[in-house]
Amino acid sequence: MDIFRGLKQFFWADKGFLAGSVLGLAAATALGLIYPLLLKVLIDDMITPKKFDGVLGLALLAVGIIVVKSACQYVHGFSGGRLGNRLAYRLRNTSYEKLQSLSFSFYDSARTGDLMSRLTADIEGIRNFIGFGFAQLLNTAFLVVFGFGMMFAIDWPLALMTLAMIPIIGFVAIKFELNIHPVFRSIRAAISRLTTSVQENIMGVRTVKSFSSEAYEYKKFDGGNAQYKDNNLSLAGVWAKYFPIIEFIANLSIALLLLVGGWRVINGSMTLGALISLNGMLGMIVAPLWTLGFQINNYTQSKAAGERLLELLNKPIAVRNVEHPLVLEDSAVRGHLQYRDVSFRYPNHEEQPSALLGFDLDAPPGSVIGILGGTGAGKSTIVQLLLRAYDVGDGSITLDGVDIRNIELESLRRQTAIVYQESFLFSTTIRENISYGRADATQEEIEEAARLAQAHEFIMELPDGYDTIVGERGMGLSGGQKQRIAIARALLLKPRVLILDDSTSALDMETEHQIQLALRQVMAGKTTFIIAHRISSLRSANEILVLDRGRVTQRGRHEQLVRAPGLYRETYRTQYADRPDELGEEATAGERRVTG
Ligand SMILES: Nc1ncnc2c1ncn2[C@@H]1O[C@H](COP(=O)(O)OP(=O)(O)OP(=O)(O)O)[C@@H](O)[C@H]1O
Repeated sequence: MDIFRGLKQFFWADKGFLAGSVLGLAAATALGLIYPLLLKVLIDDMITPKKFDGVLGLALLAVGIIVVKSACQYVHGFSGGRLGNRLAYRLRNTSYEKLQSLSFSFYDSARTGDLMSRLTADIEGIRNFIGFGFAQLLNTAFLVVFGFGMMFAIDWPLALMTLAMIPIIGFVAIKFELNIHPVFRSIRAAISRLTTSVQENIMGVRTVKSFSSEAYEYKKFDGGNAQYKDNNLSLAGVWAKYFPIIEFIANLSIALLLLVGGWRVINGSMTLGALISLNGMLGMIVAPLWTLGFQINNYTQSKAAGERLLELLNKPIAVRNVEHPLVLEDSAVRGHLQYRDVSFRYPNHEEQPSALLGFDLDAPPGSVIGILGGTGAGKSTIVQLLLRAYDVGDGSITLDGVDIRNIELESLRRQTAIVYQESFLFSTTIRENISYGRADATQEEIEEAARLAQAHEFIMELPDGYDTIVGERGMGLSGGQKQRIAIARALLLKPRVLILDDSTSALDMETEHQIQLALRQVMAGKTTFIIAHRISSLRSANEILVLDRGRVTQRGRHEQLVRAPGLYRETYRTQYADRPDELGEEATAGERRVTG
């Protein structure tokens, strides 16, 4: 019940509809219980004594009851639908909002499929139970209590005898549920495996085809498909076994009623009307008992779904604003960044060595900082900390002298634009992809950004120009083209700090050079971080940092680093091996100076 108490804030505003759903169904059921009583009156007070004058009145009363009962059923359906859907609407919005506010560390370990199913299937389960299932469960209890109350009032010995069968039906119904529940669970797991396999196959179609793995993929799918079929066969088996049993017990109670009741009517200790009305009432009570297992299942499923949803909604947000954060004035930000003795270890990966250790950096406004290092050296970590994707472990990072932990997150991130190695394009027009984050941008501004990113020309060659829709993952565009759109998107923000995280590696040297020239123009007076593996991307930086396993091993300008032994010079030599003139001129001159 704690779970439903936790969810109360989402449905309590509609408590009127909750009452309507519960009371509407209860009233409809109570009215339904009157029918057998009417039959009793008809048989005992009219047919048997042959007094026909009351029959029309009785029929009209039955019509009246039908009208009121239908109205009650409408109230139940209408209220349950409203209650469930409004609750689901609120839950979906709140969960989505929560997903937007959760930090990067949450997404490091989150699984897409799991989150999707929380926002869809779990909410659906809660909607069904709170909207209808809850009223139905209460209604079953209500029916058993009131139905048997009325049966006792008509003929208590017979009522007592049939009542004895109810626990048996309930027991079998619950046993049925216990058997069918794991089968349902394995069916859901099999569906999720099947959809994952289809999803991965479509996402990775290029890899599948280039490795000629169609047959392997087919076999994998066929395995999952066969399992799904087998699970469904088991389900059919459980249904086939239990339904006749429940039907048998239910009919046995009716047969018992007919046998004993028939005997008592014949010997005159009970009226025919009483027997017929008892039979009608028993039928009405037994029907929902068959579904008791389902109703309990519905309850446990929605409880589990509520638990999963509340777990998500109550997840702590790792990076958040301090109580009175500093909101940056766009025009006042200069872009002076300083890292002081920063160390960092990824949360939930305490067993791993630090991703960054004792890192210092002073990046004055307008400077270009280049970062080079092997894979996993900690390059991306430096810029992730700047965006407050994670908060630093030790040390501090300041922007214009203010610790970034004291700056409002949104306004900090507004000053910063980042282009990742893998650019993500939304499935919409190129225009909207570029203006993402600046919905108010004019066409001129969008084109200007695209020109700077060397993207305007190729966009104009596309059939619909800026209105071209790019597919789910920017299909139809080359890696370099996607990257240039992502760079245009970042430039349109006119950030104080620009971060290119290995983002020019998909571009050819010439385009990269053109972009670098353009960047120098737009980023004049602003701070730029360039993470790259190509010396050509780094050589004009004001300071280049060489990183190895979280530590800075070298730092300086290109001319200095190329002369000192180390990773930078090795990289330089490898990349300029086919230009011995340049290599000889810079590196050996440096070596002479260093050694001599
Ligand atoms: N989200 C994460 N959770 C846990 N560990 C991480 C995470 N991101 C990076 N790491 C670890 O931190 C270390 C530094 O990673 P980082 O991404 O900063 O390296 P990098 O120099 O940018 O590498 P690459 O050039 O391959 O992108 C690596 O050991 C990496 O495994």
